[in-house]
Amino acid sequence: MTKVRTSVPVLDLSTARSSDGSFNPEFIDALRDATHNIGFFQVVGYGGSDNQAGELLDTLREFFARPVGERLLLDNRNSPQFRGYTRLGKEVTQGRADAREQIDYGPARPALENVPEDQPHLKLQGPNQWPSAFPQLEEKAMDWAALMSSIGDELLSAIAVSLELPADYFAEPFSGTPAWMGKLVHYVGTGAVPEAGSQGVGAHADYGFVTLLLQDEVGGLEVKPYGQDEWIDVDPIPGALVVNLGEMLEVATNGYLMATIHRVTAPPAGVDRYSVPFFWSPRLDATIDPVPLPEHLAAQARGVSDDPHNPMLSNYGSNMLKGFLRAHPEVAKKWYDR
Ligand SMILES: O=C(O)CCC(=O)C(=O)O
Ligand SMILES: [Fe+2]
Repeated sequence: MTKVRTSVPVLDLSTARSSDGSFNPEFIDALRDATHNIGFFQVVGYGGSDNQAGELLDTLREFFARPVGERLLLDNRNSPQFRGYTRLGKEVTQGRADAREQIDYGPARPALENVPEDQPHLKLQGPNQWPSAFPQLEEKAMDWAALMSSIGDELLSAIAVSLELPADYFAEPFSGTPAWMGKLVHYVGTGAVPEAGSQGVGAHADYGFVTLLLQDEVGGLEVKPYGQDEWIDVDPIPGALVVNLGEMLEVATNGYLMATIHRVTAPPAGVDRYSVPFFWSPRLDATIDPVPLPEHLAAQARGVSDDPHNPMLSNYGSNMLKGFLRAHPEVAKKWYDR
């Protein structure tokens, strides 16, 4: 049993590589400790333009302060891709409403015309819904997604190296049309969604590869590493990214890497919280094969929890669709007959 963790490590991405372009062993060791033992860490030194993170959060504050009627024009029930606006309290986690409203978005591509019945996840490709009255939202959110894609790619390369694999080991499933996903989230204070209680978002694991989350200064994100009963607070660091791993990486490494459970406690009454999770994800049709771990790491793999309520699927698109269907019952019923 490893020791109880009480905080999430902070890694400086600007120190990841040495001047010859290769990854620094110290960085790789710190990354391996974080990904294997906690499944969460924070990243600073990741680049981007001056105050890009701060400006994005300001844009969210401004957008969610505008009349709700503008947001309802973007209702995600009109989108087979689950894109657009989810009303307050309408997303469900662990069977309970979450105290948040949000915009979901992804790469803007034309919807596929003929989706085979046995591959409904291909319906997840399609357009976004953006407010025409507030165009800076699309602009800032898409710029952010471009930055996060490059950081996700860099982190996956480092993760591959930490598993003693070639840096480009995970590149193929991401080539062409990676199906990343972004969210622009507004949490409301406890009591604003009575049925949510103090649940900002209920305990869950993310279903993709790598999540890169920007949170504001309010706090409330908590994580529970494997084998530990104590929850850890992820203390806000201005501008830092909170990084965690998703189920695809846990499955592919037989539990050497962890898709760690996390949740958000709603802010105190009257306080708002804003966050921007970004899920760096492969093509919808990508199937992820077991990763050939070196023996000494394979010996530390913990296996994959076989939860009948949460079957883990090796096809990325199917796993993503599973998550969406569970979180958005009204969209599921309308477009997927579930
Ligand atoms: O808003 C946060 O801090 C975390 C959100 C989250 O875990 C998610 O949307 O998957
Ligand atoms: Fe999450």
